[in-house]
Amino acid sequence: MLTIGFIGAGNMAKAMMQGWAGNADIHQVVYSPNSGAQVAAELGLEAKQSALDVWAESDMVVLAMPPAQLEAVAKDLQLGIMMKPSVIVASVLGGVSLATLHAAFGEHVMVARTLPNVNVALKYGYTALAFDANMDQDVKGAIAALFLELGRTDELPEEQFGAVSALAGSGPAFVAAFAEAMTQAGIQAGIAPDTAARLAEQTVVGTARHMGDLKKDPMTLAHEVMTPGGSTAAGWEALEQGNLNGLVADAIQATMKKNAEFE
Ligand SMILES: NC(=O)C1=CN([C@@H]2O[C@H](COP(=O)(O)OP(=O)(O)OC[C@H]3O[C@@H](n4cnc5c(N)ncnc54)[C@H](OP(=O)(O)O)[C@@H]3O)[C@@H](O)[C@H]2O)C=CC1
Ligand SMILES: O=C(O)[C@@H]1CCC=N1
Repeated sequence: MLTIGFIGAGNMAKAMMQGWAGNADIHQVVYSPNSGAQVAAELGLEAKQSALDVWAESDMVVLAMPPAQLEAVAKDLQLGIMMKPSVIVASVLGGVSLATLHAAFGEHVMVARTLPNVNVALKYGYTALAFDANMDQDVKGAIAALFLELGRTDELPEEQFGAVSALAGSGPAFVAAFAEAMTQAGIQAGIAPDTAARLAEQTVVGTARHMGDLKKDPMTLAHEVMTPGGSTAAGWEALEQGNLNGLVADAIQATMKKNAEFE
């Protein structure tokens, strides 16, 4: 039995807990100052009274609090690090590098930097992974296997984490924004709000599955939909004139800039 302990019980932590729930070989425990007990009760996990209690019981501790809480949490864990240095730290803290994690936890603690997205809740997530240069291959493999259970993973250089965070970490919010824009446009065109929302959602879900399951890149699929001289082409032209690509690039840049503030 492997015990995974969470420090923080917010949206990201809950998505990971849901993703690993049901794996009979994983026991999950959680500490969060306000919502820990409630989240544990909701998801059937064990609530702990402190971050130190989580450390004492865990094989791997997931740091899932706001990045600004890193120092405070590391201070709370000092005794645990001394008493049980074998615990692996898997940080999901956006923008926080391996070097910063080691500065907080010490050089001897085994640390992985992970960047999951909320879709791990349904095992359809994406997680970027970066490991200590000297981390044992077996430990790396074990961590990668845990995240692979939650969707796709890649080991990537840390320099790329800012861009990856914007695309894949923040990405579900941006794709949701497109669905919301379609819903609003549908309402403006006279469709009832809940029908418009359902059409937008089914179209986003179906399109994602179409590209993924049938292995089509976005432009191949787009051209299949765009009958030459037809209506989709007219809408596509409006997207180009409104510079959709430029707008998305601006959103990614703004996201990366904010992320870099934590480095
Ligand atoms: N949301 C996402 O899609 C992604 C988030 N991340 C990263 O995950 C982390 C959490 O983000 P997210 O879940 O969105 O944020 P939330 O605001 O939803 O959750 C933050 C959680 O941290 C807890 N917390 C705050 N201070 C402490 C502390 N000192 N000790 C222990 N727990 C604490 C909060 O406690 P309480 O509820 O008890 O008040 C809350 O449960 C961030 O570092 C973020 O960068 C990374 C990738 C994607
Ligand atoms: O918005 C954030 O800061 C976090 C990091 C990636 C997704 N959510």
